[in-house]
Amino acid sequence: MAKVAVLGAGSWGTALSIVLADNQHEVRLWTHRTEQAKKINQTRRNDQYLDAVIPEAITAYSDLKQAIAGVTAVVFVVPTKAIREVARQVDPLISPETTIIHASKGIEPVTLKRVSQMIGEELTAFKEEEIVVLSGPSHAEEVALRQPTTVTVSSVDPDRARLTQDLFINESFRVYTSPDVLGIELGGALKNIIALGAGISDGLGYGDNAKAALMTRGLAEIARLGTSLGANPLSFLGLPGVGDLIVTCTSVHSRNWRAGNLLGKGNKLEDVLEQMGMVVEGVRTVKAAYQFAKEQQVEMPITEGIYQVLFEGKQPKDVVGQLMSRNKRQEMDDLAQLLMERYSQ
Ligand SMILES: NC(=O)C1=CN([C@@H]2O[C@H](COP(=O)(O)OP(=O)(O)OC[C@H]3O[C@@H](n4cnc5c(N)ncnc54)[C@H](OP(=O)(O)O)[C@@H]3O)[C@@H](O)[C@H]2O)C=CC1
Ligand SMILES: O=C(CO)COP(=O)(O)O
Repeated sequence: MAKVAVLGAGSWGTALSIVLADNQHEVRLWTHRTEQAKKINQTRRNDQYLDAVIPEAITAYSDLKQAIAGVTAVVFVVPTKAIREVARQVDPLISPETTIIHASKGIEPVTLKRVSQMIGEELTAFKEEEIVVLSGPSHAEEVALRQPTTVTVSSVDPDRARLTQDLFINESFRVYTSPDVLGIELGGALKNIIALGAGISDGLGYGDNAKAALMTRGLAEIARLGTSLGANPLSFLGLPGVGDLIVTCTSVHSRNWRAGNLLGKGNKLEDVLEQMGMVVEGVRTVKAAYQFAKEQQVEMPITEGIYQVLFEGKQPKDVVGQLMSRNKRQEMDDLAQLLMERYSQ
């Protein structure tokens, strides 16, 4: 039994707190809103974010110092855009022995930093390599119902990865480990862009063929960028790669898919985001990926098309035309080729 602080009382922070409570840990769920902490403790519900009963082993806090005092592990689960702000508040309060985990999925525009890098920059006692990542196909709604779910925890330090695996693993929440932090974080962040595209495609009324094409060619783009940055191509065939791509592109729970769907039906981005009421990480990450693709000179036509729809006023149908009329080419020049090159020597 351990004491664990979960920072961010949205849908994913609440669901991960439930997993930890099911594993008999003492969970401190931190929110920046005092009213929300009171409501969770009094009603055992967090209805704004998740339809679930909150176990007694979870106590909500709005005082960060109290929430993280004496804990074994701190789990960051706020949206990517709030990571630095929360990490700065944590910095003077955290003991260097604490295991730092994050479960957020995104890349910061302009700096192009991954979440572990942002946390590593803000926490003076920790290097980015010491931050553990938790990622994989895991919608909060299903985790809260204890439906079978699999995720991967990643750290270059096998002890930290195993400690995190032990904290979370149970009979409905299976946790694997991986040493490829880069691949695990990039897979989780970049699939949100393709999920926006899958939603747009469905919103336009296109069928399963179009969605399968987006997912497959989207995975090729993700792997192309990821390997250019040094990730292991095999990671993109695992849970935080193709696994998360499948769940996010095909589930009605996905906020990225739902936002894309509304865009495909002709709604404006500002109206869609207002309507969602929860974070749609792909909108911010597409800016970062678009910039990354240019800097790395990596071809990412789907990402580019989604960027154009979101930020340059291009019509989704025109982007589809643009994608379908690209130069003729061989298919096997992406993930399969990268794998062949890596493993044929
Ligand atoms: N939902 C899911 O199924 C999954 C989500 N994720 C990832 O987890 C991360 C969090 O997502 P999720 O929980 O779904 O998001 P939600 O939109 O459900 O909740 C976000 C939470 O973060 C809080 N928050 C926002 N800004 C700050 C801040 N500056 N300081 C403190 N708290 C803040 C919000 O508070 P407030 O209520 O005041 O806005 C809210 O409690 C994302 O990166 C997402 O991609 C990963 C896997 C699954
Ligand atoms: O990452 C997720 C599931 O693994 C959640 O995706 P959404 O943010 O699109 O809901």
